[in-house]
Amino acid sequence: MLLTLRCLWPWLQPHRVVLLSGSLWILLSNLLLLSLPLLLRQAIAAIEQHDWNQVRFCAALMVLATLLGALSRVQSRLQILGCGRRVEVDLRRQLFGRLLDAPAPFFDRLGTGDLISRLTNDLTQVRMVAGFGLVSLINALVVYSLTLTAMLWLAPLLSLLALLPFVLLLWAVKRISRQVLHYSARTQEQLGGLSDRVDEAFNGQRSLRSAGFEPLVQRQFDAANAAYLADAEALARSRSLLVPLMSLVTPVGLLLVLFVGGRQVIAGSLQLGDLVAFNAFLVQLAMPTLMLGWILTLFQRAATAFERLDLVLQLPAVAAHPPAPPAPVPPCGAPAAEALGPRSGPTLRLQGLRFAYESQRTAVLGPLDLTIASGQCVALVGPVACGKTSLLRLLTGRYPLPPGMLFIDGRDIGSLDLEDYRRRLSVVLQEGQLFSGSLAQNLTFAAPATPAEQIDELVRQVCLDEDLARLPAGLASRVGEGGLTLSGGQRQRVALGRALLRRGDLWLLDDPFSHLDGATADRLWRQLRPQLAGCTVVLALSRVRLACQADWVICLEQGRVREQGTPATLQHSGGDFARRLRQEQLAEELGTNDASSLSRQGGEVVADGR
Ligand SMILES: Nc1ncnc2c1ncn2[C@@H]1O[C@H](COP(=O)(O)OP(=O)(O)OP(=O)(O)O)[C@@H](O)[C@H]1O
Repeated sequence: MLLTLRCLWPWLQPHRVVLLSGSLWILLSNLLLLSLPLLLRQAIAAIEQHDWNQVRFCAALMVLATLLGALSRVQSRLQILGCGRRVEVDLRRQLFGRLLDAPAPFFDRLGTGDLISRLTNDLTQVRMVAGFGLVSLINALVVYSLTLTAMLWLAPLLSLLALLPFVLLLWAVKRISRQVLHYSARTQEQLGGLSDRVDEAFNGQRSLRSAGFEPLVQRQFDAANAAYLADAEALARSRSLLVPLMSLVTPVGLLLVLFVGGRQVIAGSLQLGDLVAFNAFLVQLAMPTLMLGWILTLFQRAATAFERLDLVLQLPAVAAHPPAPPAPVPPCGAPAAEALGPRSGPTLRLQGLRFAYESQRTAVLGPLDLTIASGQCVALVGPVACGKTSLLRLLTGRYPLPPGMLFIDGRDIGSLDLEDYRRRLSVVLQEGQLFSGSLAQNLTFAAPATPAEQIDELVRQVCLDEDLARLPAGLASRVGEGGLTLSGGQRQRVALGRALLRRGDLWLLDDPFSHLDGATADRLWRQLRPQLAGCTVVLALSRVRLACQADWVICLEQGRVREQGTPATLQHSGGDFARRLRQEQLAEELGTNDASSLSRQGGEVVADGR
């Protein structure tokens, strides 16, 4: 419990005034409720003295105290539960911010579903503890301290007797709570794993269905679900012991009090009114004691939740940068590239660069020694998995690198303000990831104020004009989650248009034409090139023909440079680039889209099975 409070305190601190005021209302409501047994005691004494007026007076005061107590209880709940909600909002904001800025290896380690589970299930646990949990805890503390003081003042010996079952209870609770903590952690982990599976299945549902993998995925999901159920049942068993145990304590105490106190009243050493008041105090302890079991499990689950959230909260804090200014919008009608003046992309220098993913032992890149000059357009080509994407990822600065390996304009990438650096980037990924919203919103993501004429121009530049005419609502068409309703090629072109409006001067393009037919890819690249004048461009390509329009070509193999040069030199060098180019040309002549279906025999390129 202390651990949870320690984790919670930094989040509660900004709301401490509301919290204090809520606690004062709790104190007031309990003081009013505490007056009830004392008034009852007075009323019984008045009955014994046949003083009916005094009885009526006490009854009226009891009604008043109950009403005021209820009102102050409502007030305390409103304030502290509101505080819980505010803590939840603050935490969610921080978590989201840290995730947005998290380095890429973090996402390699954790699945999306697991992260979503942390931001939903675990956050809910924290909200529960910061709201209801805190109200109940403060209430229990206040009730215990006030009521016990009153009981000790009224009848010290009886109090000790009545408290005897509580000592046994504490011992039992300690044992049970260890189990609760253990199973809480396991169920929360399992829930994260289940969310991961759901996320994967939904994201990949089209491939799953077309490959007929549903039964297999269902079986895997059932197994994970069954494991979760087993732990959840074990958790429920442990928790179910707590409440009955708590509910036994007060009746046992009452029995002891009745047995010993009753004899004292008969012997004349205790007033009847004192015994009745004492019992009323003991009854007042029943509810907080019952709640104590629930509070304990709540705090334990929150401790696990905090541990899971900490993984995200421990990520480096996002620097308090001013919000990025929206991309400048050229005057209407002016071609985007010229209207805003020339751009000068950075010079990139790779010096003995080596890189391995955390999950792999061997390096996927390096050693690489390369210089890409400012304003140069460099094509990266090579067989699948040769490291093209990995190199582009490193250039985005998302993967931390040891110093001395990658320099941007002569400065080590580690010493740059990454926020500033990323503002220079226009990145297009292989799959052209889009955001939910309309096509126009996706195109103008970086510059929402772009005028309509400018958007139309952009649509032409990325060869989307014909597609647009076929879409039901044109630019206003919704693209669905991640661009679900668009084809792969359409997604790639929207992503390119979005990058154009961002106006970065370092372009990192990961095979952005892979889903396009040869003619469209050629036309698009021809139209794009002038727009990128002055920018440094690194373009990974699976279709090598497009590399002929680059300034420089780098052929990678297993993470190293196999050959490099101008396209013209490489075309005539008889090396890997020339061979790939010939394969591709032959595939086109034969009407095959896939150049990999062609193999090399004795220096000649032949088509498989032809
Ligand atoms: N996030 C990752 N975690 C671990 N290994 C990875 C990760 N991404 C890529 N790899 C590995 O790095 C190697 C290079 O992959 P990369 O995606 O850079 O190749 P590529 O040349 O872009 O391939 P393709 O042409 O198929 O897109 C591969 O062996 C791949 O398994």
